[in-house]
Amino acid sequence: MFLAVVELVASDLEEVARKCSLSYKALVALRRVLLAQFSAFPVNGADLYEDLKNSTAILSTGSKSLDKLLDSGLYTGEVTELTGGPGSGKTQLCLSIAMSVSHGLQQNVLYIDSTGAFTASRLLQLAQTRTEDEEEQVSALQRIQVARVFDIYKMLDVLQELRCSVSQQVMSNFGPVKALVVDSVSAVIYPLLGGRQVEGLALMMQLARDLKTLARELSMAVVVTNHVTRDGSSGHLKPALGRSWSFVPSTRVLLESREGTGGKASTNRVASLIKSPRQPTGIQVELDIGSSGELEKKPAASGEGC
Ligand SMILES: Nc1ncnc2c1ncn2[C@@H]1O[C@H](COP(=O)(O)OP(=O)(O)OP(=O)(O)O)[C@@H](O)[C@H]1O
Repeated sequence: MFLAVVELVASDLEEVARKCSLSYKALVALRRVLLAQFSAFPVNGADLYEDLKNSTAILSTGSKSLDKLLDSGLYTGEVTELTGGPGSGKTQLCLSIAMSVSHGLQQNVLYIDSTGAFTASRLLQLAQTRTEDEEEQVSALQRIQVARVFDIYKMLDVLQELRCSVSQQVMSNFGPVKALVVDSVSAVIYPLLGGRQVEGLALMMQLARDLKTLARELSMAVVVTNHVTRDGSSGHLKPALGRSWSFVPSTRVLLESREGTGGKASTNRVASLIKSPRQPTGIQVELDIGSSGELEKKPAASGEGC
């Protein structure tokens, strides 16, 4: 006689005991264990909110205007996407964020570079703009671990390793990671979306799951970069990778060079909030992705809300 958990819990135990020649007492004990293991326990909203408050940290990006756009900074437990065309400053922003978390907040960063755009010399330059103390610069650089990957399989391996090392509490000399930067996700997903679409989509969703799980379970802020495509009907720039991916980041920021901010050669950029769980979309701020690394610039240039 085979019974599902639900059937066993709902059945008449005296009858089951008779039919299966089992002790009634043992069945009652078994039902108690099953109820304890499989029942849903109601949790009230206030407790949930308290848990969320205790487990969420907001990491400054190092830029007051970008922090303002993101409602104070990068939220742990969430995936934030920086999107923009070639040269829009995604990599520069990723490097500055990594340095801000490492030097400003003294937290560890895992930086996954899939485009080859990561340069240690630029990172050092960013450290030097923050402090003249060489020891501090070295410590800041040491807190940023870099993994170079050139396909999605290697990227998934690195994420898996990160998860395992945390669950086994083995981080070698490297402590817990507070921010994970992936520059870029589209670089490893695009090559898969040609011929065998189904496999490509499956891998993309696997990457999406891994990033979201890492963010939530390990309470880290995940920052990813994505390219843009032009919307067929409106002609506006929109993040690449389509609708399925659009649900992965909770926050999306579009980076653009604008006329009047000096064009691509200038280091001035406009960052627009195009998705957010907290702020109205459409807010824009100006950023300087240039030399200082502080990314500082004057606040919002244009219309808020949508
Ligand atoms: N060392 C540097 N110091 C200051 N600004 C730099 C430096 N390197 C690049 N930049 C600025 O950043 C711009 C390129 O930005 P970045 O490489 O971050 O773009 P991206 O959005 O990552 O581009 P892609 O999608 O092609 O990788 C350059 O046009 C330049 O203005």
